[in-house]
Amino acid sequence: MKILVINPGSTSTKIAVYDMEKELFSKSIEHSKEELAPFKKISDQLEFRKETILNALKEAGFDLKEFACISARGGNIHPVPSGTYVVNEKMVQDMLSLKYGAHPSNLGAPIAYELSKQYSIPAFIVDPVVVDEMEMVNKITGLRGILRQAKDHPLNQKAVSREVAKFLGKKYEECNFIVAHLGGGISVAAHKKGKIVDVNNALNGDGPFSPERAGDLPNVAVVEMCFSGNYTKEEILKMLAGNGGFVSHLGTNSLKEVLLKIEQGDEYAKLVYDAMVLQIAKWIGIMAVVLKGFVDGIILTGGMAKSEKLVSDIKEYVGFIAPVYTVPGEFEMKALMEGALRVLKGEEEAKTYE
Ligand SMILES: Nc1ncnc2c1ncn2[C@@H]1O[C@H](COP(=O)(O)OP(=O)(O)O)[C@@H](O)[C@H]1O
Ligand SMILES: CCCC(=O)OP(=O)(O)O
Repeated sequence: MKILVINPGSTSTKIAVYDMEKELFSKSIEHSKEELAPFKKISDQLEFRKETILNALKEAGFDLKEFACISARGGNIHPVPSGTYVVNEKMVQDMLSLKYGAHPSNLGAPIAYELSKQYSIPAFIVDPVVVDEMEMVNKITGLRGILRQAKDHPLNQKAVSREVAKFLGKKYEECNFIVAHLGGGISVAAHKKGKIVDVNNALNGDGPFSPERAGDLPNVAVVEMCFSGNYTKEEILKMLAGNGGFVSHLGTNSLKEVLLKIEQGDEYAKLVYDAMVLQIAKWIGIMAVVLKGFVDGIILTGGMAKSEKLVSDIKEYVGFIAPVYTVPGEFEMKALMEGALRVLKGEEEAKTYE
């Protein structure tokens, strides 16, 4: 039983094929800032991402008729509990409308839906970016009517937590972890006994700046910028997510390129990199407080955790809190396969998005 897994991220499109649990194929195609620049809105990337996936499958010799189902990374819909969801029309409309937020993961379900109709196979999403397990006390801000919101990498956050729990000989539900997912976006979360009780909004809220997100900003300065008359709302939103972080300072979304600049003696690149490291570490500190210091481990994961330098620089700040475990890259593809397989095997009932 073959499962096609697709995962459009901010700096890459990842594709994998499984035969039950066995991985037959996987490919990650990185997208440069220049390649994505012509697309004004995330939804404009639909055909480009779909073609990227279809070409990769064709090159690898797969025929879409072979697949029993498609499992896609789920993007911005309204907040939902953790689980596997059947892709339906309402979900696709909400993702493409961008009304709950704009991120390439919004394209996973629409692409899967098109292919599922064409080939008469089911399509699922698993633990979309809006999974909400946050405790209310962590959502309250200093302004009535504005709540903090979970928008992060729950799929990988939970998958790597399960792996580290297994390594420690425990169940995920018995552990307290701080997980920092270091990708195109960065999420830092407190996992308390199997629930993400606090996490930054990695897309357009708070948190460290990332390769392409602005993260925490002084709010009056942002208000001044909004009312300066120099920018449209779309331009400002793009500055916060897409053209923020490394892209704003250094014109690239690639940590690899930033590290190269530093090696070549670029002092400004070093300053920006050092600032990102410190912001990640500060957020790990915040989550240690949320867990009242009861932390079984700090887990560093995501594409940027492949950099030994980044991992060791973060460790220098946070090593005193708890043991640091590194899970470079992500388990998102495996988690997407597992979520779909649980449903196909009848071990779990797929939820319906209303
Ligand atoms: N081996 C590596 N060393 C340093 N940085 C890396 C490495 N591999 C990927 N990265 C960086 O990780 C970031 C992308 O992470 P990833 O988790 O793949 O992103 P996303 O899924 O959000 O598109 C990019 O900035 C990329 O340069
Ligand atoms: C929508 C938040 C998740 C996120 O930031 O994912 P990427 O790192 O893939 O951009």
